[in-house]
Amino acid sequence: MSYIEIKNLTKRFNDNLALDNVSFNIEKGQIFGLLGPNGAGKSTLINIMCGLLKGSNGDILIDSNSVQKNSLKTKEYIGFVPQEIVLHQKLSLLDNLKYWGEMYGLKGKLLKERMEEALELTGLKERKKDKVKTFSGGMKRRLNIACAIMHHPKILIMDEPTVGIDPQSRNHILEFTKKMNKEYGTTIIYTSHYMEEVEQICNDIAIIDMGNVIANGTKKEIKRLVSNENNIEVVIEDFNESVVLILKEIKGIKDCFYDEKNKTLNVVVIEDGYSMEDIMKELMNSKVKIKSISIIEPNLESVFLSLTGKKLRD
Ligand SMILES: Nc1ncnc2c1ncn2[C@@H]1O[C@H](COP(=O)(O)OP(=O)(O)OP(=O)(O)O)[C@@H](O)[C@H]1O
Repeated sequence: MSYIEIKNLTKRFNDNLALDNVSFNIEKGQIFGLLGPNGAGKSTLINIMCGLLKGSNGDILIDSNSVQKNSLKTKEYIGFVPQEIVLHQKLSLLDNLKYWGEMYGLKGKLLKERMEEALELTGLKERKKDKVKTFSGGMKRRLNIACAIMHHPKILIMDEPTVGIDPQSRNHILEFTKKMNKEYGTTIIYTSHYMEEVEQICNDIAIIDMGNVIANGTKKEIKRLVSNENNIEVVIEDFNESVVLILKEIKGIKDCFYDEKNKTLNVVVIEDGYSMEDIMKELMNSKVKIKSISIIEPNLESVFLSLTGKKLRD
């Protein structure tokens, strides 16, 4: 049994089918990426998971507890970072942490400890006494997240936490997310439009589009839906045509061509079907001088375009 089970979940807003019989699982200790374009149904799914919205049909089980039947129980598991900022603009950073800590029932020494820890996580110690209204959007978002983890939730749900913020705050949030997962074992659900973020921090992924799950699995499995090929780029000196002919004959190599402009040999290989050792051996024999080698996997961006592109055009 998985930690979080989304079972045949459907949500209708009058005629609009926001979620259409959605099912997938999330395992404990994951950083799970929920990807999808605008209006895909991500926030609707998350709002149901948080008990803020009722599903029309189906259910979500959190540690075997039904969100639809017992949302008071399932809410105990969750820390939620919404897209909107939930801070008190006229209060200082520290007073906001205190406010949220007390909301979660923390007091005394534990409250102080958690405030200290959350302050550390924001990376904004030098601004701790300043009013939030004087903060940049990125700083507010960092504090927004720190407030949501004051009670050390077992599950942290982050709804597009990096939209429209500066690269420094964005990196801070990504690092912080990884730290929460690693140090406290927090299961994290992370929604984003930014494929590269999801690629960087998530293990398992679900891609939703128009209320349907169009792909679900590990990054590797999802990439394989589109292609099982990788590209090896070898920057070389002293190119000779015979190296292309020889490499093309090696098992697991689908194609090979030389890019004169970039002095790069492009080798298209079948993932898991080729031997790097064989390629290296032939390159050495051919007496080309290797300057660098990189293995380029298809990225989630291209996978996503391929999957949703077809879907959207149909
Ligand atoms: N309260 C509501 N009333 C009516 N329709 C709604 C409501 N909330 C969401 N919807 C519709 O449900 C669909 C899914 O919306 P949702 O906000 O879940 O998408 P999303 O994937 O979170 O998008 P975004 O990335 O833009 O936040 C959309 O068509 C949206 O217009």
